[in-house]
Amino acid sequence: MPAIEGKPAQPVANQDGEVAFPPVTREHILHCSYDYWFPKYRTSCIRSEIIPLTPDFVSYIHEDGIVLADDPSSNPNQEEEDDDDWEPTNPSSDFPPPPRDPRDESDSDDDDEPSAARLPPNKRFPELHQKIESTIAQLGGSVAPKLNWSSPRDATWISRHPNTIKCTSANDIYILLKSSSFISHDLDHAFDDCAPTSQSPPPFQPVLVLRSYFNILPSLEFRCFVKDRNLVAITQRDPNYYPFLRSLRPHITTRIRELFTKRLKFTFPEADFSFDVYIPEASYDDEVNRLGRARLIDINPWAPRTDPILFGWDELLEINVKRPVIGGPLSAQEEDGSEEESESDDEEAEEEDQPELRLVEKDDPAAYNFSSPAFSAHKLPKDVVDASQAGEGGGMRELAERFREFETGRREGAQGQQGGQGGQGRVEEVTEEGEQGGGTST
Ligand SMILES: Nc1ncnc2c1ncn2[C@@H]1O[C@H](COP(=O)(O)OP(=O)(O)OP(=O)(O)O)[C@@H](O)[C@H]1O
Repeated sequence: MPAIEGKPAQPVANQDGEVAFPPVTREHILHCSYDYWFPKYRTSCIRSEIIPLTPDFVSYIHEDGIVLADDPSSNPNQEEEDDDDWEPTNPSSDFPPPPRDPRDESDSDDDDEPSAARLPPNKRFPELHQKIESTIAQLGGSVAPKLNWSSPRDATWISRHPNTIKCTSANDIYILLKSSSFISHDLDHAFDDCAPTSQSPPPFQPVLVLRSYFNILPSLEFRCFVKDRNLVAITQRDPNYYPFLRSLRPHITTRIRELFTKRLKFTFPEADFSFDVYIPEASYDDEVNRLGRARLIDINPWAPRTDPILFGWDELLEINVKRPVIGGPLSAQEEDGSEEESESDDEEAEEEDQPELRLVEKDDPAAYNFSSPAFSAHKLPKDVVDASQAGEGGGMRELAERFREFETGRREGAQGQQGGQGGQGRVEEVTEEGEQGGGTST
């Protein structure tokens, strides 16, 4: 095992003697950005492409109103896909810009020109728009988008692919990104609450991450916590009760520990962090390895902004690590995450990492509460609220209808999944692409 230098930040007691968070650094937040860690760990990830975003695109995301691409390639099979669902066939008429203030009228030469803000994306940032379209095709035709840290999970109600972040066109992505408060947070508030730094950390480059989309089973998503380079806690991510998970307990821990020990333990810069995984099924008749290799979905900061789900941050901060591993990232080979661990490293990890795995239990009060759906506070984007106040009746009626469908579908979906998977322990395989990892575009 290579020498490790430095010491991880330790929690400090506040004035009342309670355990408090160590200061969160801007560097740590940047290390949790997808474009930082994906190239190091790509063979353990879902196949992804990273597209740097231009200032034009960021302004577009920030602006009120939703103007979508109007080129034929952005709206393929529109008639076939339309069915009875809402779709912004003429986006500018669904979300027209607010009426102009007559005081702004002038004789300026610009009057006949559409302002940049009203140009559709295919004309406003054509290269980026084309890049997004071609990357979707390259990743198999459907993708799960996110920015550096967050996905637009709070905006799935408005998607053409209900209750999912699935996108099959650049326009699908634009609608989700513009409707999501989580995305705005990534762009405007990612470094809030960070400790001041004396050095100058690398600047923040906003990126669009496109991951090959597959039918993920929420029951097999887990969030893991690492303290002093020890895997200390694992929690189910989805707050539903899944009876079959009980018998998979040892398999879940083994698969996560494997990923952690071989890839993350000594290569992630900070000693304290959190990561999310998805564990697909191995095969139907493999009794020994009932679950496949864990895939890394995300890396999250060791900070209050990361939801500890079935744990409390007070509990996590107070866990005493038996054998803290002191230090930071290591040699050049380890830096790229490619170095295989030796057998003795594995044995040592067995000894050290005995994380507590928390699952939702039957009648657990932490289980999903149907009366307070996730992200209810985020479901109406500001654009929509503004449009409704401006009296955009037709589009709003369709949106309201879509919202009702979403609510009904979500309840039925969650209930179906609870009943359907119980006892079977069957999981879907991740795509072949996921096995092979992916690339980063520049
Ligand atoms: N490739 C994919 N295909 C299908 N669904 C996916 C894919 N990647 C992620 N998801 C789904 O999207 C969810 C959110 O993804 P991710 O964890 O990257 O977003 P996030 O915004 O960082 O979440 P959080 O705020 O909880 O950390 C995942 O829990 C998973 O259900």
